[in-house]
Amino acid sequence: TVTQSTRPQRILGAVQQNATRGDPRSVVRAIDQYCRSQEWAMNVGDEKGCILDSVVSEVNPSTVLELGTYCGYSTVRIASLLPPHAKLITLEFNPKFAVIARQVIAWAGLEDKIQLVEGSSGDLIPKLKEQFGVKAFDLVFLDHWKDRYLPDTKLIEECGLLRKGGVLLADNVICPGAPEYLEFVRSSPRYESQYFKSHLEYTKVEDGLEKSVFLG
Ligand SMILES: Nc1ncnc2c1ncn2[C@@H]1O[C@H](Cn2cc(CNC(=O)c3cc([N+](=O)[O-])cc(O)c3O)nn2)[C@@H](O)[C@H]1O
Ligand SMILES: [Mg+2]
Repeated sequence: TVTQSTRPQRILGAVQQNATRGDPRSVVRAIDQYCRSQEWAMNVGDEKGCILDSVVSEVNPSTVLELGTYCGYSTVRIASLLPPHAKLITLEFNPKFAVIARQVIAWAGLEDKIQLVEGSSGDLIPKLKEQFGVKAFDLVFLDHWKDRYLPDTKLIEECGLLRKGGVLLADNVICPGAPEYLEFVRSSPRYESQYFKSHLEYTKVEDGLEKSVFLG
């Protein structure tokens, strides 16, 4: 029997073949080159990735939460920009993706900065304080199921996990879209929101990131 590889496995293969161990930016470059030339995958990608980089650099976060790890592309991209003692917690629902993401993170040499937790965001967010000693997040990157953006944002608020001045950065607010989330952060007096127009990863389709500063 010929075992069929999965797309995440092929992405990991591209990293192991083309990226330098311990060089996070070469891991990011290898995934982008593979997904642009061989097969599309739902990484935030190089174009939106530059916007992500600029927001991460501006916030200069000590603690980051990512919702939806997938293959670890944005996990590695964000962690490569963090100051020495900063930590990134990333939540991944699908164990098959988690296995791949752990190997991508290891190849980048970022295991010390990143904690990948398996499970659904709805279950895990209420446990982050007690289980991982998190006080509050400086930055949250939302890139998981689009209909979970709003409920998980409310959960993060209820659990007191977002500090005053903390930033929510949401992928795909146009494509596939997160209309309820967008309406909420743009109309709520507790957020100052800004839209960064871009394109869906590796395509010419419009998409963008929404940056929302929590005013407390
Ligand atoms: N509540 C959740 N808790 C933890 N992990 C989750 C949850 N929802 C999805 N995930 C995980 O995110 C990973 C990636 N993922 C992201 C999405 C939602 N994102 C998209 O569907 C998407 C879709 C497109 N697209 O269709 O063009 C483009 C993008 O950039 C996207 O992020 N679904 N799975 C998957 O491994 C999944 O298990
Ligand atoms: Mg996305």
